[in-house]
Order: sequence, then C-alpha cells, then structure tokens
Amino acid sequence: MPDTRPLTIALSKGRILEQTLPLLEAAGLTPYEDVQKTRKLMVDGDVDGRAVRFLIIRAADVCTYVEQGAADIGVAGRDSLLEYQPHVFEPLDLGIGRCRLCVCGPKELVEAGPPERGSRIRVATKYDHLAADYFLSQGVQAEIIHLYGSMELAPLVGMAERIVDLVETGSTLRANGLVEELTLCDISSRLIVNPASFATRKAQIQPIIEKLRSAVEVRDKG
Ligand SMILES: Nc1ncnc2c1ncn2[C@@H]1O[C@H](COP(=O)(O)OP(=O)(O)OP(=O)(O)O)[C@@H](O)[C@H]1O
Ligand SMILES: O=P(O)(O)OC[C@H]1O[C@H](OP(=O)(O)OP(=O)(O)O)[C@H](O)[C@@H]1O
Repeated sequence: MPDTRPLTIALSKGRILEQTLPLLEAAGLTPYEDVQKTRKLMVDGDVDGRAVRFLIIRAADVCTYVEQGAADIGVAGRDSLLEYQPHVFEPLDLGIGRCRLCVCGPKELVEAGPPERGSRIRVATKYDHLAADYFLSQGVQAEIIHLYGSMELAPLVGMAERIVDLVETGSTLRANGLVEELTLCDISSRLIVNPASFATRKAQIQPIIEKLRSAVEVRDKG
C-alpha cells in the first residue's frame, strides 16, 4: 500500500531556519504560513502541488524526529549529528549554519599550553560526548559539566577551565576574554533522511534532495 501521509520535513528553529528558507523557496518547497512568526509547530505546505508538512522544532531535536520516523527528512547541524549519532542518511551539505566546534579557554590558561596527560580539568559544554571523546584521546581526565547555552560564562565564574562550543565570528569569545585553543571540526547544516522513509518513499524524497542540491549549487555559484 503506498504511503499517502504528507511527507514531513523537520526544520530547526533559530538561526538555521532563517538560512534554510531561501533554499526551500528555491527548491519549490512552500510552507503556507510564515514559519518564523507562527506559534504553530506543524505547518502545512506543498512541493510542486503535492502536500507536505513542516515541523518547526529545536535544532537539537531534529535528529530525534527524523531518526524516529516522526519526520521523513530534516535539516540538522553537523554538531548535532556528531554528538547524537542518529541512524539517518545524510545526503546533502546545505552549506548553511557554518561555524566550527572548538576547545576554548581563558587566554592565560590557553597560552600556558594544553592540559597535560593525566591532568584533571572541568569542561563546560552541551557536546558531552564529543568533548569527553576528545579529552580521552588526549589522556586528560575531563569532568564534563553539561550546559544548555552561554558556555562562555563557565570559565569566567571559575566553573570550568575549558569549554567546547561553536565559534563563528569569535566575537562571543572575545567579549568574554576567551580564546580558541583548537578546532575539533568544521560545522554546517545537513539534509538528513530517515532510512525507512527513503526506502518506502524514494520517488518523493529523491526529487526533493535533487531540487535542494540544485538550489545549493545555484546559491554557491551566484
Ligand atoms: N554562531 C553560529 N554560527 C553558525 N551556526 C551556528 C552558530 N551557532 C549555532 N549554529 C548552528 O545552528 C544550530 C542551532 O543553533 P541555535 O543557536 O539556533 O540553537 P541552540 O542555541 O543550539 O538551541 P536552542 O535555541 O534550541 O536551545 C547549531 O546546532 C549549529 O549547527
Ligand atoms: O563566534 P560567534 O559568532 O560569537 O558565535 C558563537 C556563539 O554562537 C552560539 O551561541 P548562540 O548565539 O546560539 O547562543 P547559545 O549560547 O544560547 O546557544 C555559540 O554557542 C556561541 O556562543
């Protein structure tokens, strides 16, 4: 039996949403309401006249919705993908939400050199697994202090010696007297697809991937 539910697309709220909208428009994916203004979390729309629906959710939750099959496709930051390791396909780099995941700390501490093997440090982050893996690989005993945002504050109040967080312009670091120690990886947002949806709804999903791929290419050429 063909799946007649509208294809469901999970969009990240916040800064990624703003950068995703021009790509959706260029690819012919049309929400029927202003997804930046509405308080609705599910918005109807279409692609080439065929019904779709958009879920407007927190960036960190997109992986879960797509992995669970509550959304067929979604837009998620590579930071979330690396941290949560969801079982999803990742067919396209959308080239938005560009930044880097870094280890940072107070200028004086960073200038004194990286923590020694066997030493203990406190690391504030929302990327618990990525931070733990990195310091483990360095032989440093890291106590991970989980925060949900504004990580840059933690060293200022003596709660951590390092943070692992996203850096784009570096202005948040500078404003708080912190510097980058090293980049762990470059980040951008990716189109992700639930594997079961891809198997059962390929005829619908593949053209959307291709339209978005063309939209990315046109944007990058322009
Ligand atoms: N400074 C930045 N520059 C570019 N991309 C960023 C930056 N900060 C975050 N991102 C990307 O945007 C995604 C969502 O970040 P955003 O700041 O919108 O939400 P959040 O603060 O992580 O979560 P929430 O607001 O839901 O608590 C991140 O996962 C990352 O991929
Ligand atoms: O290098 P910059 O251009 O200053 O960008 C980096 C900041 O952007 C993100 O925070 P966001 O603004 O999303 O706030 P948050 O701390 O609430 O996540 C990130 O966590 C950094 O704090």
